Amino acid sequence: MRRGIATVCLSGTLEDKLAAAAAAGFDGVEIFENDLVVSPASPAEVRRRCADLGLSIDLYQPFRDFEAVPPPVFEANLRRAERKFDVMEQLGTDTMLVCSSVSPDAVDDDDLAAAQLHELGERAARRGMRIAYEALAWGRFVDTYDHSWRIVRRADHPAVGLCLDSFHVLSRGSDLSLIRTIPGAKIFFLQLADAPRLHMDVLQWSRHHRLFPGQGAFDLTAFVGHVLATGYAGPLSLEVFNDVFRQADPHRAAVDAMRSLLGLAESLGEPAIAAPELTGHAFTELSVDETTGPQLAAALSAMGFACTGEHRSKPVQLWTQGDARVLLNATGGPAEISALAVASADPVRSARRAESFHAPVLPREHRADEADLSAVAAPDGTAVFFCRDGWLSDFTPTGAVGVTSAGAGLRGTDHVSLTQPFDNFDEAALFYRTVLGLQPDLPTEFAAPFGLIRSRAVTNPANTVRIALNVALLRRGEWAPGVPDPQHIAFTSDDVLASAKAMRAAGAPLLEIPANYYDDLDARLAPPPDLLAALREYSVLYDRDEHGEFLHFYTEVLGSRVFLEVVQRIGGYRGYGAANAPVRMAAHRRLRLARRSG
Ligand SMILES: O=C(O)c1ccc(O)c(O)c1
Ligand SMILES: [Mg+2]
Repeated sequence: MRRGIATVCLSGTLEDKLAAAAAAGFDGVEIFENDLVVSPASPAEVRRRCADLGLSIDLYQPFRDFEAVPPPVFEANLRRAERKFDVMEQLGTDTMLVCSSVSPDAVDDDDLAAAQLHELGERAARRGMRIAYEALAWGRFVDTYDHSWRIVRRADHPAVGLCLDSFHVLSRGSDLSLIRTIPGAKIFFLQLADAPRLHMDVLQWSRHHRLFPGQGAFDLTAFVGHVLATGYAGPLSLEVFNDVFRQADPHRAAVDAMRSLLGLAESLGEPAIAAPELTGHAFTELSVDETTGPQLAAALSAMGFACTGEHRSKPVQLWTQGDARVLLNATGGPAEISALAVASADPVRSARRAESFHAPVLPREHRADEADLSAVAAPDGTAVFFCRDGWLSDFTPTGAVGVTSAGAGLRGTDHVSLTQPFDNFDEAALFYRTVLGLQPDLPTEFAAPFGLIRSRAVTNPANTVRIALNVALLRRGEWAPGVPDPQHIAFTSDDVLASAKAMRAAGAPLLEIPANYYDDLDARLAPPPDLLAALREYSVLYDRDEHGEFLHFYTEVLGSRVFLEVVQRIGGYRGYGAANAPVRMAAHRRLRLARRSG
């Protein structure tokens, strides 16, 4: 399958966009008229540039408001089309996208639309070109793919066919089965975009919120499956209008785009290096310095962890409690999550898969006698390690007993939560989905004290690997960051109240939750009175969903951005306590201000 991308997906000049598309391995591009019009390069130069980069120009677009108009407008439209054919000739491209009219000049007359498209097809054919007619979901009279297909059939011209765009089809909830009745040769072009499920004006939805396949809620696999079943053999071409991608580094966005098509191809049954099973969080590494190192060590200690190992060649300590493992890496940093490690059934294959999905492979630094851990960089820079048990032998035991210690009842790692850079949120979800083979949940949003936060978790089928991704919905200004880009590790306990009690007694820096929260909790969820009293006493938060209950508590922020959480899932509770996150954020903020003025 050839892979294409519309220049509108990427930021920058036409030159930037073409270079980025080529570097990411695309075969072809759709040239957007706006990108050409603002370019100093002539169409012939653009053609040469594309040829040099190994890119074909698969489509020129958009040609608007053509069909079903009165004769004088029709004449003007034909003239306008001829001038665009001139441009296409120089570009060396043969397919022009005509999108269904939104013009006040247009009339509701399929016969007229078909007759005028027939004439346009005649003009195109004379120049060795063809017309791909696309129903915009907000077209004035033609707004569904089946309607556009009726008109193309009626136009009955070999140079007039369809452009199917997944956004327009799926946003309208059209019946997909009809696609299979269209001869593949009459589908001249296929455009792909995903999108989140939003209940809003479809034009706004399309122009601002499209996503690359696998990032949103549409079933692109089913859609493309229908199209390929027709015998369509043209490119799979991304056409994504997205406010964030339009401002992002085009090279990065193009890689994200390519990753989306690789994931789609795999879901359609193309061979790929299958994702090995992930069995859990092996460890999470915090980079610390001489101030934050002792602070973290003290907190972990009071939380029942023991320093059970020292790395043989690096200034890295292993802290354990049950299967909860934290590395403190003293090579720098104000305390932040520098790496997360997942246990893989086949770490070598995990790394090969990651590389095949264009994940940046990190250089390996290890001595001959140390475990060879493969790692890739996630979009936010966090290193993701794939490992099995071998890595533990890189640590010299300290003699302290962490694995069997009573500690404070922690058993393992429930999730790692990472705040994403504004530009990389959707990229990150797709990264974890494709590179690690995790399944993204639906995004959720909550109102935090300093703005809305969007949150999305990615998990493995057994729910033993959970990574929560968060982002502020707008760029943060000077005022907003209560805790700048907070990150946390959540550990599991079978008895959160007992853990909280033990940790408090040991002097762990736990976060105090205000009384108002418990009054509101009583009103909302009415936990049994003795439970409510215990939650209140130990500043433990509570949530419930249709599957079960969730009890959890937090530490203060340690260093500038990291804190720790302890959670207990009762029954099949699926969430992360999003309803309680604003309470935690406000409490962290209060402490920060108190410390500053104190
Ligand atoms: O938003 C638009 O106008 C527009 C233009 C061309 C397309 O192919 C499309 O899907 C949308
Ligand atoms: Mg389109």
